[in-house]
Amino acid sequence: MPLTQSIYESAEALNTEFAAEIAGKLATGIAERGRASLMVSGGRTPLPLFKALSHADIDWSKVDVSLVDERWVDESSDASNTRLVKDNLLVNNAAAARFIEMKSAEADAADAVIACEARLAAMSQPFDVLILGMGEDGHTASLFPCSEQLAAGLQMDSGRVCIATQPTTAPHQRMSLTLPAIVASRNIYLHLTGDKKRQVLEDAVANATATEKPIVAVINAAQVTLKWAP
Ligand SMILES: O=C(O)[C@H](O)[C@@H](O)[C@H](O)[C@H](O)COP(=O)(O)O
Repeated sequence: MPLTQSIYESAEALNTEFAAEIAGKLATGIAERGRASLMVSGGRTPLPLFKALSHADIDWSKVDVSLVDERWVDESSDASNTRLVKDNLLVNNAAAARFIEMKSAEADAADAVIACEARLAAMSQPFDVLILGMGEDGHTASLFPCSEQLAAGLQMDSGRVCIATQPTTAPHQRMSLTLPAIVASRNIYLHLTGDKKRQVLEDAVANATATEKPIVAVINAAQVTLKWAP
């Protein structure tokens, strides 16, 4: 599928306009279905977007928020995406949103997949807005090229929404949405900043397979909008 590209002169312009676009999609979901669902990624890139989005003037009480992926660590950990979202997005107006936990008490994420899928099933699906990041290895969500679980995570007929993955090039076991769950979303965004990641993406789209660069699997299977700034 062709990648729709929105290129901005600055990260500030990107985050301001992107937050407004997300708010509009969520308001549409609320108007059409009574509630809207927002799935966000962790990492550093989304932080200024979360701040801008937290001020959006929509009925956040009718928005369910959860994660595209989660490191399998306690919320008290600096590596917790749950903590990142609660501290940076679910504040200001967005504090009224309902957060659906991806993390649970099981020591092994593999033992928590079914219960995680059941929690996410309470959200409006297909997800109204899903925001992906990308690592320089081409991973997205926690679908890592290095992990043994990649093939299962990319299997379009798996019937699975979540999968536990164990990357070898990044810390922590993770819970991740699967490729079928990601590409079923109504509005899929890839949020990147910097020249290096744009080069990684262009090289991946031009030369890599889906297993070499999992972001290619998403772009091949769905309409994705790239939001990029220097
Ligand atoms: O849990 C995570 O780490 C993310 O979901 C992951 O997929 C992230 O989007 C990329 O690693 C990019 O992270 P940065 O934005 O920090 O570069």
